[in-house]
Amino acid sequence: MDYVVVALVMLGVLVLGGLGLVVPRLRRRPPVPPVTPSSPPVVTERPGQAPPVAGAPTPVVDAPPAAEAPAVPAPVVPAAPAVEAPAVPEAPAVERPEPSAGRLVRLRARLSRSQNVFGKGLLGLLSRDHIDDDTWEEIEDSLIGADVGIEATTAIVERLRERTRVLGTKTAADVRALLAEELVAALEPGMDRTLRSAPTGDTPAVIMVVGVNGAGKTTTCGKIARVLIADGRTVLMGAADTFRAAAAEQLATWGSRVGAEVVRGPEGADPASVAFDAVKRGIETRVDTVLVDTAGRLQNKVGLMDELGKVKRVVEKHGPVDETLLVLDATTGQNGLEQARVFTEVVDVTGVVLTKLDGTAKGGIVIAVQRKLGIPVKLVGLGEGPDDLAPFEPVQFVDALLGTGA
Ligand SMILES: Nc1nc2c(ncn2[C@@H]2O[C@H](COP(=O)(O)OP(=O)(O)OP(=O)(O)O)[C@@H](O)[C@H]2O)c(=O)[nH]1
Repeated sequence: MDYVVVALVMLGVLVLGGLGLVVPRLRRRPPVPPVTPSSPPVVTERPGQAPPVAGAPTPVVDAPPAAEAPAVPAPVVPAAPAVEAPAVPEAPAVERPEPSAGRLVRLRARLSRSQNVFGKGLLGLLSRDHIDDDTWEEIEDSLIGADVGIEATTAIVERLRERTRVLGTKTAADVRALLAEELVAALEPGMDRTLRSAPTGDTPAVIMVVGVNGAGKTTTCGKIARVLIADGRTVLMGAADTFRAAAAEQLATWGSRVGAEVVRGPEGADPASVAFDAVKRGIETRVDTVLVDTAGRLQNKVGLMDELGKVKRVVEKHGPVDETLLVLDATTGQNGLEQARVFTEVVDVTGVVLTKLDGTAKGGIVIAVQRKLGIPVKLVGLGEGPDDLAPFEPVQFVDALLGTGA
């Protein structure tokens, strides 16, 4: 029993002695610095992340990973000197494209090369005092040389011969009027050239742009967006040319200049899926018109032509495509007609955009295209500038070709 008492006393002494040692230590611990709400955040760097640059805009602060409380209290980071936020560059102002009305008249001088054939050449020949068979042949050659096409040329010359005979004596003004009438008639002024760009209810109109490589599709898409915006429509563009990386970039630039959204996919993405997403987005954002740019393709590449048909079918899951525009390079002349024919078989082309008319003396291709395809030319490209695209209008076009009139 005595032993038990002695053991208990010793245990008590030991416990009290231990406490005496621990308590002073606890008291010696430095106080934890208070965390004030104004403390700057701790910026953690990700591996490979560049350290913040002094004076650079405030970096995005990564949330520190949820870790165990550090054994050592976090060091107090000295408050960063107040750095003036650098001036944010102003967003580029959205341009106001010029209205489409009157563009053909404004751009008439761009047809100068064709004007040499039609205006100076043909009018000169027809104004001769006496038009013999040789002169008629020269007239025919000029028209064929200007890509009017043999059929149309024969028809135009026959009518001109007939009418000049009936007219007898003729002034330069009479000759000009006759030629103008025949050219306008050959351009089939009764064709419907309106661009179907108006939404149906809440569904935007869908315009697909197709054609061979380098014809000017992407440029034309951008220019059409400007025409539509100038005329009061809202527009979204789909960059379904996923072959050429620069095409999506190009379209994005066109879009940003006029505040039009551009839907694009990764390089090499399925063009049909990008086109589908673009129309879906257009429906969600309730724009008036969705323009779909497609990759250039050669008409003799069966796989690529099939793909174009697929793009159209997939887009049509949202509703019908309102307009399929074939972009043709006017400088390719009669070759372009064969390309055009194949495209019409695959995608039911509803209108033609004839680009680069400023770079050719063969403005007569407009007549040949319409006659051969039975499809109206709706727009013409007359330069590389953003507003160098004009709605096609036969009377104004002929006036411009002949280099006279308004
Ligand atoms: N002079 C002139 N150049 C034009 C006209 N339209 C387009 N271009 C030029 O033609 C070139 C080709 O245009 P793009 O729009 O890139 O052609 P694309 O059909 O999209 O080309 P791919 O995607 O390779 O098939 C560019 O340099 C354009 O500026 C026009 O009406 N006149």
